[in-house]
Amino acid sequence: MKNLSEENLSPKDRLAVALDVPDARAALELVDRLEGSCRWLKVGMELYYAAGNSLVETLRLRGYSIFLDLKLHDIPNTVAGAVRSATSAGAELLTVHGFGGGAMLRAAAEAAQAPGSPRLLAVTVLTSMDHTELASVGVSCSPADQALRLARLARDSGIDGMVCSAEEVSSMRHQMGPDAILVIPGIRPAGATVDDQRRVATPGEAILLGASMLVVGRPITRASDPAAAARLILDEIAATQKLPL
Ligand SMILES: O=C(O)c1cc(=O)[nH]c(=O)n1[C@@H]1O[C@H](COP(=O)(O)O)[C@@H](O)[C@H]1O
Repeated sequence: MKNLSEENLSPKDRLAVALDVPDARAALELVDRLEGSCRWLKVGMELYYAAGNSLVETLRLRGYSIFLDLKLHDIPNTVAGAVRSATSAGAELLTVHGFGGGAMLRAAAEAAQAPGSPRLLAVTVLTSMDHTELASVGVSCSPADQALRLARLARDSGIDGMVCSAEEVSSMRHQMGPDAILVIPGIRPAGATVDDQRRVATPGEAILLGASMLVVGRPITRASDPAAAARLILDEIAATQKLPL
């Protein structure tokens, strides 16, 4: 896998399309409609619980890189086992929850030392959470401060990268350094309607602020022409990083 922190990544290396659909058939139909416009596919809980490792393998055999977004969050022993099970799927990236704490993150990182393991990303504060929502679960600092705290914990526990929002990616980049893999969901093209995401940015803003990779779901998957929507985002990434597609 290429180093996602390298500055010479192509736009396709920096976009993961979230296949948030209910089953393998819907996923494969969507992949066909993407017409090869993207290289990274994110398989999250909705699809993985329905279709499992066999779909991940099918997508891999079609040449895609798989980002398995299972947001593991459990006791250390269980999470280490889940990392080992997920490894057999052949994904290149796998998410764990930063909120799981240092012991859990270290257990995940240790389990991911095995050959063929995915690189691990710690989800910090979900992009659907704003200050009020965070306070409702007992965290009184800002989403950005909490995201940075969890990112430091994850880095010190041996985790390869972080998922955060564009709102804190600039300070995250500053603190984590040029080699950290910083993955940003909550991406909305300018003028998009408001939905369940709270901490959002356009593709260009997120890249400019220091994102390694963007995760985009509905703006692509629910577009009337998903391939065209993906290409528009790739163009915006390319224009921002001034590299040819
Ligand atoms: O881990 C993630 O990928 C993730 C973390 C986060 O904080 N926010 C977030 O939206 N995501 C995922 O990113 C995708 C965003 O999808 P859209 O909101 O449809 O673009 C979904 O698959 C979410 O599960």
